[in-house]
Amino acid sequence: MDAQHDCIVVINAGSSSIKFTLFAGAALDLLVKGSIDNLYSGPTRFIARDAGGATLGERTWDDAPLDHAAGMRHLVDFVEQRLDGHRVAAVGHRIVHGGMHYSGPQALDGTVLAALDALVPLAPLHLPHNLAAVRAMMAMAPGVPQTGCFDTAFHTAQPALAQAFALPASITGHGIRRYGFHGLSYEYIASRLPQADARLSEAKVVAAHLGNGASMCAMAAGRSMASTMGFTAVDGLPMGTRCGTLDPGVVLYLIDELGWDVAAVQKLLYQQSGLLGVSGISSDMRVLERSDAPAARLAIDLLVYRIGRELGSLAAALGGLDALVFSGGIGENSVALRAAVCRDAAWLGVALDPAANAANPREVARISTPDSKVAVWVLPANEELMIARHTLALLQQG
Ligand SMILES: Nc1ncnc2c1ncn2[C@@H]1O[C@H](COP(=O)(O)OP(=O)(O)O)[C@@H](O)[C@H]1O
Ligand SMILES: CC(=O)OP(=O)(O)O
Ligand SMILES: [Mg+2]
Repeated sequence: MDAQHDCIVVINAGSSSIKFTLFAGAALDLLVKGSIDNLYSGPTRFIARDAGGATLGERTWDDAPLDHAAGMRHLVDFVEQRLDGHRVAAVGHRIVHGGMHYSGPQALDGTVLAALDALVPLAPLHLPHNLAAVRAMMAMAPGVPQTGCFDTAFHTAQPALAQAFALPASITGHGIRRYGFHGLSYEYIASRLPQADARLSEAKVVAAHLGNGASMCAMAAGRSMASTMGFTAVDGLPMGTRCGTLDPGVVLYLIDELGWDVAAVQKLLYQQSGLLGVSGISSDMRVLERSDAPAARLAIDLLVYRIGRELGSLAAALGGLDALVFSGGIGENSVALRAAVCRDAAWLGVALDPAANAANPREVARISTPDSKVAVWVLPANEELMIARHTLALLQQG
């Protein structure tokens, strides 16, 4: 990697947004960071900034929202124009599911892509977009190495018990087990937290990645011990449009008694539930927080309640709790949600500092009182840096 001329492009294609970052040289200095968000829901917005925060490009589509394919086209055009003499040394991608076989950063080629195509049913909201992004970048930069970094990888370190379903071995033998997701975000949190407070390197930590997709992860000394997400990213917390944990009997009832087909059930669980389904208004936390409709309140209350229940469960998996971390679009920005979660977690020894919370820090910051038994932190997600680190390491291995 030539510090002056080489860069790594990272693409993080989420369920409602595509985030991208350009990193320069082996020091991974930030060059350009941007996103296209509100895909599908609209108004779709594109923004790109340089390392100093100056805006390099901005656009809003007011008439019709973009889908992932149109978003990628806009992004690829923008990146091509902004390379500014830099050579793309590699492209790193977030790939949501690695299935049974991919548990570490992986050089991507046609064979691997074909194997990942087969995993689409395990992450229908993400994998098609992840893989489309890989193919789009391969077309833009043929011959440039592409690396896949899996959301499931960090969780492969979990104890076997945490990964198990209470199902017969003939079923679990097919790879039907708990995987866990948002692993790149948690891996970054595990690396960043001890830099903020060295006492946390050995700590029992529950991190909440609350974005459009939302999950929580119990970590002991930086290792994943349990996660709210399971076989798929529909498990656990209620999310923007996903229902989270659901009695499987509901699915059987919908199919057997109400005559629903599988496609309709899938749409319900992944796209019509969660904040959107309960509120009947929006999947966007900002919209719900501004609304005075009782159903919007209910959707937020249900999210807070479920976070509280999962927090207790994950603290039990750890046998204690030293720190609670908020990350992701909601975790980093919603003062009210953090306050409500911390209020409900007082029994665990959580004492929020209301002023520190209201300051809504942009950087990693502690928001609990100095004598809180559990330290509460806000830590902005940076899946992109984690992907760049893995991609660089793979590149340097040759
Ligand atoms: N200022 C804010 N207050 C409350 N919620 C916010 C704020 N900014 C963003 N969010 C919420 O963050 C969520 C998107 O999170 P993000 O991590 O960007 O999504 P993705 O999972 O697509 O990467 C949305 O629900 C959005 O409403
Ligand atoms: C795994 C997952 O839910 O991802 P996202 O938050 O990008 O939807
Ligand atoms: Mg996300």
